Amino acid sequence: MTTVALRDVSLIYPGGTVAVQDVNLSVADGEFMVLLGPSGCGKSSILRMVAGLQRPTRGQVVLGGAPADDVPARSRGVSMVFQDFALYPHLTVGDNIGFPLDVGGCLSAERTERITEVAKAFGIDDLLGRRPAELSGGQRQRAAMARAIVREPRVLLMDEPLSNLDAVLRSGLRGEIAGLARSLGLTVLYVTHDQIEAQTMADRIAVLRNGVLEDEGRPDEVYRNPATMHVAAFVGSPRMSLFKAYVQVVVDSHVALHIGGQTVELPWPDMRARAVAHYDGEDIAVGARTEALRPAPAGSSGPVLTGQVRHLEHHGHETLVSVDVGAWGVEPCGLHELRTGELVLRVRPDVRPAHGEYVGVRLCLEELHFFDLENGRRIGPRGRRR
Ligand SMILES: Nc1ncnc2c1ncn2[C@@H]1O[C@H](COP(=O)(O)OP(=O)(O)OP(=O)(O)O)[C@@H](O)[C@H]1O
Repeated sequence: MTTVALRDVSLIYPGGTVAVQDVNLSVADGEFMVLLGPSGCGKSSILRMVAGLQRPTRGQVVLGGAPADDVPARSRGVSMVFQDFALYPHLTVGDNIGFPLDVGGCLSAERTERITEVAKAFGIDDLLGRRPAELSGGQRQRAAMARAIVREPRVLLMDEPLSNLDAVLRSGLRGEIAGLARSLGLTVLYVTHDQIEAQTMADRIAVLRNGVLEDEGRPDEVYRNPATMHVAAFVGSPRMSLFKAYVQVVVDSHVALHIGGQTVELPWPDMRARAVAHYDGEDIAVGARTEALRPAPAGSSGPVLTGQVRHLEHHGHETLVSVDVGAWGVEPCGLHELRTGELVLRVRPDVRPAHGEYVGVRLCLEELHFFDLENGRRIGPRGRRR
């Protein structure tokens, strides 16, 4: 096992597409790092550079503390698992798993022992005589992973390995892969656009957008304290509600946030009020996750917004209620499917507000997020690393 680092790495493809831009990233020995971001943000390009399949245009990939520029792909000790499994259809599962050992000239007894050992770890030791066409999707992916680790790679790279599987299988395999990687002490770089995979599997997440590393940290840190509004909108389900607020400083008293036709006051002693005050007379983006919102009688005093119920989503154990508070929604570019301008309130399943009904939503001020509308960056103290 080893460490992986990217130092000021950029990749510009012939034709001029900037796929990766000045990325600095370190993966510790035995760490499970997830690269998360929307399609086309440069995740696979990073994996290809670490694997040695692509040279960075600028910067350096460092493996185990040594620059890897001149180390060919086959000598890097890096294995890769793809979303389409990439098993050889004419070989049995056993021969597929053993293939990297054959290439490495492994002795026959050792080969058999090693194949059985990894197949057992993945629970497919009874399938070694079958061909890939005779396996389910989950079994194929297990076989592909067994093949990837049979030669005990220093680094395991996984490129959306679960995206071709159905939801039930995906959620089962998430825990299995992460657990196995940890028990084997593997250093892993795992690519996905699925934030639930990232949240549930990663030791640390690196969030990319347009080739730029926007945020990096433990899953709970990135969730609670996102560096930009793009990260805020991308991480978390249901998505953070983002809406515009006009800032007005009332000296020595509070900072007023005018949201649609309503006003919420940030008391002056609040450190974040001071940071938001720099935007006096301008619009900012306010972000609220469901946990920052509570139902309240419409028109209650305090930080309460009143709005109309637009949509109900029943999840069995809870209901998500979208409430239109008359504010402009903010849509971070690249997230076109984002629903905007509505707060998402979590209520008990037996609470059933009617469509069009006016309801009150109490805001927990400490849990609101504030972002600069121009550069998307968080406003106020971050309260964590960097
Ligand atoms: N061989 C190539 N030649 C030119 N441009 C490329 C090439 N491969 C990728 N790109 C471009 O580089 C950018 C990053 O692509 P990359 O595949 O790394 O993104 P990704 O985040 O892995 O996307 P996805 O999740 O869709 O696989 C995209 O704009 C893509 O179109």
